[in-house]
Amino acid sequence: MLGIVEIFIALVASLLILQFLKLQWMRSQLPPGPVPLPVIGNLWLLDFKLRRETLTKLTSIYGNIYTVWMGQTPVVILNGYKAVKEGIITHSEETSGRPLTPFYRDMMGEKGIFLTSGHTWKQQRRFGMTVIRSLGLGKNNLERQIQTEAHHLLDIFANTKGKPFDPRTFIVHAIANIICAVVFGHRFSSEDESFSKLIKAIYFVIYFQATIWGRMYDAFPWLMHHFPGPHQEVFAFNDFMHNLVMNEVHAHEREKAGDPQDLIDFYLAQIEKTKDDPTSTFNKDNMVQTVVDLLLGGTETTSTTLLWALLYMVKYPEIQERVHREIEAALDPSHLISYEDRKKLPYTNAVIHETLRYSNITSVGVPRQCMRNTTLMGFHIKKGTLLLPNLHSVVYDAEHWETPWKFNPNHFLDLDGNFVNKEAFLPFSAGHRVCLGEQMARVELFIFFTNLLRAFTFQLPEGVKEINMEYILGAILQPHPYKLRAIPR
Ligand code: HEM
Repeated sequence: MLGIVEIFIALVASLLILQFLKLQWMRSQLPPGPVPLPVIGNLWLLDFKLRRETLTKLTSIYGNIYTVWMGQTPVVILNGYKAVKEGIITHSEETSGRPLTPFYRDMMGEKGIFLTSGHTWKQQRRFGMTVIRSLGLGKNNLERQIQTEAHHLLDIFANTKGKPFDPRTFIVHAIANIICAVVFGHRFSSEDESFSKLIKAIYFVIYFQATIWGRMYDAFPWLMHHFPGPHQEVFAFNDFMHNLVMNEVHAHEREKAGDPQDLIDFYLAQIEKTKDDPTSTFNKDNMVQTVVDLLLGGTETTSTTLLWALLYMVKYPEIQERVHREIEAALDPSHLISYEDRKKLPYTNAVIHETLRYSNITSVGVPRQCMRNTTLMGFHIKKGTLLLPNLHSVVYDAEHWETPWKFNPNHFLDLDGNFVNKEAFLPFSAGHRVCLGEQMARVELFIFFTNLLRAFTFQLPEGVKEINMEYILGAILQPHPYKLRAIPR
């Protein structure tokens, strides 16, 4: 007679075998890839993360489209410019969905722009884009706001008097204030406590999911939701952010202005305008989440790219020197730098593009979900399948970049030194779901970088010879903290 333990073991073994067979059958319907194991899929092989290095290795084995299993969930990975283009540009509509992980579902829900799909996403995104575009015009000029913040930053850097300092906090505050002006209609002083807490909240919410706790939450959501741990602190930061936005909304409602001046003004007017439309998704929940999405999307991204840019300048002084010479020759010292000036500064513009390519802060990019059955690279992909257009594999695609693993501004210059656009330049992704803040980020990066390089020579602190150029892995690839000296020119 079998004992209870033997029966239990036999039961578990049969379940595992059944699951293994089921996975083999499911695999046959998907692009090839490493064999998934019951429960853990390929997590073991992937070291529990979608690292760019691991995906490159798998590409050399399985080609430019393959499947990996994040536990029980298959994710189809597209690699290289050709496959990514077919996925997100040629089949833009079919691949425009966004999967909602348990962590984000419990924290924010399916609201706003970043985490929605279908009708809600289309309405919220279109509206957000229209508002950002219209804020660029007229007296509430977005470019003027960016110039003002850049000048504040110049003053702060000048006050360091050539002594070594960590530029991170100053840069993050300046960039955060631009998006605050867009959504709230005002900037914050650096001493403002709620501003400091907002910056901290943005940081925690962005970087948490890539931590072991974030991945544990996605694997065991019910359990984690009811247990203490750092994830509860992130939920509290998220609540703080939502409350801060809600307070701003109340203030806007009390002080109703004439013409709309910022995103909240525009959104409140839109809720009123569409209140009798049954297809409208304009309501306070989506408004608050849209504002939060813009704060999250518009702060760490641009500021981290700028931090990489300064790091490259101290690492490659000969490139910095060439940027200085170009700016000096093309711009008067008192000239107010505008985005239009990039046409006079092809080399500087190429350095900024190369920074975006080489630092590629979103690494392998952001997952998508198929909204309809489709065919990609000859494989039938079912509605609901998760996709990862691997952006790293595009901006480092050896077929499109002469020296992908070298910081080389010549990637964006022709033989006569003219600036050239590159089709495989996709750090902002592409297609219907391309980064909503791309234009804003481009203007910010150009105006900040050019102002800083006109005013200062950046150097390592005395005695420091080595710089750590490795990234810190997270939802955004950050440089290790560093100090530099800003020597006035
Ligand atoms: C260097 C700066 C930036 C980089 C490299 C960057 C990159 C990206 C990438 C790769 C995506 C994912 C697109 C996809 O799903 O394929 C994205 C989405 C997004 N970004 Fe950015 N971004 C930057 C700056 C900004 C700024 C300044 C804002 C805010 C104004 C912003 C707001 C957003 C939003 C709201 C989305 C979600 C779009 C959607 O799901 O439809 N980003 N960004």
